[in-house]
Amino acid sequence: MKRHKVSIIGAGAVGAIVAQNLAQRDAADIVLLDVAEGIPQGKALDLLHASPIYKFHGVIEGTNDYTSTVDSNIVVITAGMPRKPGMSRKDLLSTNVNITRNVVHEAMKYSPEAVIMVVANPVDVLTHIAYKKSGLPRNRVIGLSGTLDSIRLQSFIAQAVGVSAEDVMAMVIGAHGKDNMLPLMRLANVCGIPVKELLDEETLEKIEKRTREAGAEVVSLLKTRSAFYGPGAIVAEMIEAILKDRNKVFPAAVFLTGEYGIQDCTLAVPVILGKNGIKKILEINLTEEEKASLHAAAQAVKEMLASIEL
Ligand SMILES: NC(=O)C1=CN([C@@H]2O[C@H](COP(=O)(O)OP(=O)(O)OC[C@H]3O[C@@H](n4cnc5c(N)ncnc54)[C@H](O)[C@@H]3O)[C@@H](O)[C@H]2O)C=CC1
Ligand SMILES: O=C([O-])CC(=O)C(=O)O
Repeated sequence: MKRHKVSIIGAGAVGAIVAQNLAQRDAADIVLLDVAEGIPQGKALDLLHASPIYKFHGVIEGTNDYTSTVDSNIVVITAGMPRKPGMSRKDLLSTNVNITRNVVHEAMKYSPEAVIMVVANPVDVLTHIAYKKSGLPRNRVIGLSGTLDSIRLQSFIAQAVGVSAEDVMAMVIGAHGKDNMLPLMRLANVCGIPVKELLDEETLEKIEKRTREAGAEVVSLLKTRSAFYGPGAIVAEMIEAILKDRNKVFPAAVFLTGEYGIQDCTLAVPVILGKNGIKKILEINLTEEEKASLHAAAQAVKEMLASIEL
């Protein structure tokens, strides 16, 4: 059977961890591409050496040349500047918009049918740009928004209750940013048991706050850069859901055309991921307060979009 191929554009911290997670799952052949000479080649070679341990049976290539990415099933965009303490994700906008435009243009030349997964920040805006620039149908352009926030929320709940994180279901939708994400605490549960039956209000509020600030908490500890283990793990999980047609539910950034009453904007809502990317957008019932938060998130994304040329 022909193996799948995933190209990761941006062989920095997140790109390398995505590659490592894919190799450990033997999920696909991997191309690591970067503008920096030697970095993708060196990381690909180092990762190749782990093949006997990871039981990886495919090809790993490091390159500076897009021809190597030809016929990729998935193109992951991890190219872009990460933030440092004191910066917001929005501060990355002008630099990363140009990088995303260029990456999409190059990648589409060689893999016009790929699914694009955008990771670089501000991710909701860059996913919107990748959608517009690529000309792909919206189900093939997916942003890592909400998903990382969700696994952070799940981990914090698991710690507080004292259960396996695998048993926690919790979702964050909206935009990927402290003030514009919407942790759906009302629906969070441990094997079907509502978290409100397991944790008191004050603990839940602390968990919600920590989830909103989790990215910044990592940045403040690392000092020179942002998170990479959590992002790398969840990107690989989403990729595997697509390649193996798993029909798994994730929140992910997608261009909305009226769902949740939102038009012409990209932000995270629950979707089913499988063959060809997003198979379905799930429209769940939200409370009036949640709807207002989601619309405020859309407004914030639209304001960022208005500040750049599309
Ligand atoms: N959506 C999310 O939840 C998350 C998003 N991020 C974002 O992902 C991006 C990458 O983060 P890191 O890997 O930590 O950064 P990094 O600085 O370690 O790596 C970025 C890489 O992109 C490369 N690059 C820059 N311009 C390029 C271009 N035009 N073509 C190809 N490669 C190019 C750089 O040479 C560098 O190796 C950042 O924007 C960060 O904010 C990071 C974590 C989570
Ligand atoms: O915090 C950042 O800048 C990187 C990111 O999006 C995250 O870790 O959530």
